[in-house]
Amino acid sequence: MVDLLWILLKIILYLLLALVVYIGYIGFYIPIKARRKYSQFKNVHVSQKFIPLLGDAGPYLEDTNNNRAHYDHKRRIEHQMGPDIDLKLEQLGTTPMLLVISHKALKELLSQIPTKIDRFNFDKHKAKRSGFLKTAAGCFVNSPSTKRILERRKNLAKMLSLRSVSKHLPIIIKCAEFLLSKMKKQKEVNITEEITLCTNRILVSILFGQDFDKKGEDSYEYVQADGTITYLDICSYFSKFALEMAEESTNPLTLFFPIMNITNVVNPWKRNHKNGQSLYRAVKHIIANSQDEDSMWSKISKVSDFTDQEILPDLMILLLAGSETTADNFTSVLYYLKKYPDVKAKLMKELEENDITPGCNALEKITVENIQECDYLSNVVKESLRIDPPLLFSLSYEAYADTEICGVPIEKGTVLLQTIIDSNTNHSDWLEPNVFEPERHNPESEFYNESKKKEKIQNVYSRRTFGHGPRSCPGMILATLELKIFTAYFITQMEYDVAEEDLSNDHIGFGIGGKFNPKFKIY
Ligand code: HEM
Repeated sequence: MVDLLWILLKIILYLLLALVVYIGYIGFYIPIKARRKYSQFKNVHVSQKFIPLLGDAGPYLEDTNNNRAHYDHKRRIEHQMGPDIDLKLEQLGTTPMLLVISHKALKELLSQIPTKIDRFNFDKHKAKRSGFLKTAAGCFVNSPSTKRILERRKNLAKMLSLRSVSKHLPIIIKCAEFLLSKMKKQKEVNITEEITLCTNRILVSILFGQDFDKKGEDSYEYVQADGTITYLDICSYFSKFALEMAEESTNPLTLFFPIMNITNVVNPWKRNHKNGQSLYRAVKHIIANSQDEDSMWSKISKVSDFTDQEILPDLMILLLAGSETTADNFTSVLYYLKKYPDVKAKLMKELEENDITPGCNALEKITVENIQECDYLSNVVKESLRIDPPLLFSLSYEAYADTEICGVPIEKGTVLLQTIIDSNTNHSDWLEPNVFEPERHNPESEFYNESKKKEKIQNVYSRRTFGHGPRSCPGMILATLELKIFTAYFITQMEYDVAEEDLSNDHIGFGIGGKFNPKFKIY
């Protein structure tokens, strides 16, 4: 008995020792080695705020604790890097990442896709596959650009072109009407949550069939955090699940012990895994019962030679990638229009000139043609996407061979990301980057000319909200159209108030991973 206890104690001691060695390795050795390596290069920014174990998470946590958007430090001038910086080393979790900062570095990165640099192989490195990417295992997003992966991507991108998505305009308006009638009955509206339900509804209709909930009573089993089971309709299911997966992927244990992503033996990983499987069953049930021949599922499975094991995760990832991103940004649009009444007034005037008047019959009056006529509307949407992008970085890229960017050697296996927020709000390309000013996108405006005079000249690489290159966001056209239609619809069909504490906070932001959960009053 004593022997057995002694053996057990030894095993525990060895395990503890292994844990200490592992933490020392990932929390100290790896980051310090990377920092020493890249500090030699003048054009690589290596943050001075690094803390062993926490990596570069400190400024994000400091912002969150001070009631600012989690990325607010990147917008502040004291954190801006000089014009000579091409790359930035940042570590959030176990892997040091090189952020591609300058236009030159971005161009060099893009020129090497897919020969030397390509999408990180998440399906191979399963432990690094968290959140949505884990749920949609086997989807095209998780793999580098092989011929087959590019064919699958191209096929989907075709269905997300302007011509194709314009046909879905009535779906978008009907879903917006459904949401508005629901919100008007509520005293206080959790706006991002409600819009996410709406963007989910749009995507489920487009992807799997408009008749997905014919009787309005289909519900699916969902395991909640306390272990109890609840039954949710498919849109609520997706919203809740997506939120929990986003939390799971930023959970410090996921970041430091990526093995959690594959074992799924303890909660919340175990529960999320189970709910993920139920989600697939729910979607298969919808597909089996849909008569909608125009759904993306129907079209792809009829005309292409892709297998169901390819199509289903590919559509699943569209749903997961396209709901919260669009909803977060529409929260920004509504927020900024309330904060700047003169912008809203100018927008209302433009909409009225295009026959979209308060209380009008939206299905009749909001058309793709007259939406395209509204330049100021387009600039309002562009500006909210610039100043408050839903994602701070692109998805991960990997160097598949030794290479270099802007003279900096990049070893095979290095993880690279296109930075978004650093570029969208930098002081070299943008005049007053933290001011919400739609006119900065209008080449005929005074603000644009003023920017030009001060040599703040934006170009396509200054705007990175949807990424760049062959693996940039294929949902950009749909998302932008949704945002324009939502804006035109909601501001002409409702009045709303935003809590004063949120309105007066000049450091707010609604991107994914943020803490703000604004409450609106709708009437
Ligand atoms: C405002 C809304 C949206 C924003 C800001 C956004 C932004 C992004 C960004 C930054 C990326 C990473 C690009 C890269 O790694 O280079 C991305 C990828 C992606 N997005 Fe979006 N997105 C939005 C909406 C959507 C929608 C509506 C869909 C689908 C219907 C979608 C589907 C995808 C997919 C599938 C990828 C991965 C592409 C690939 O790996 O080839 N997104 N998005």
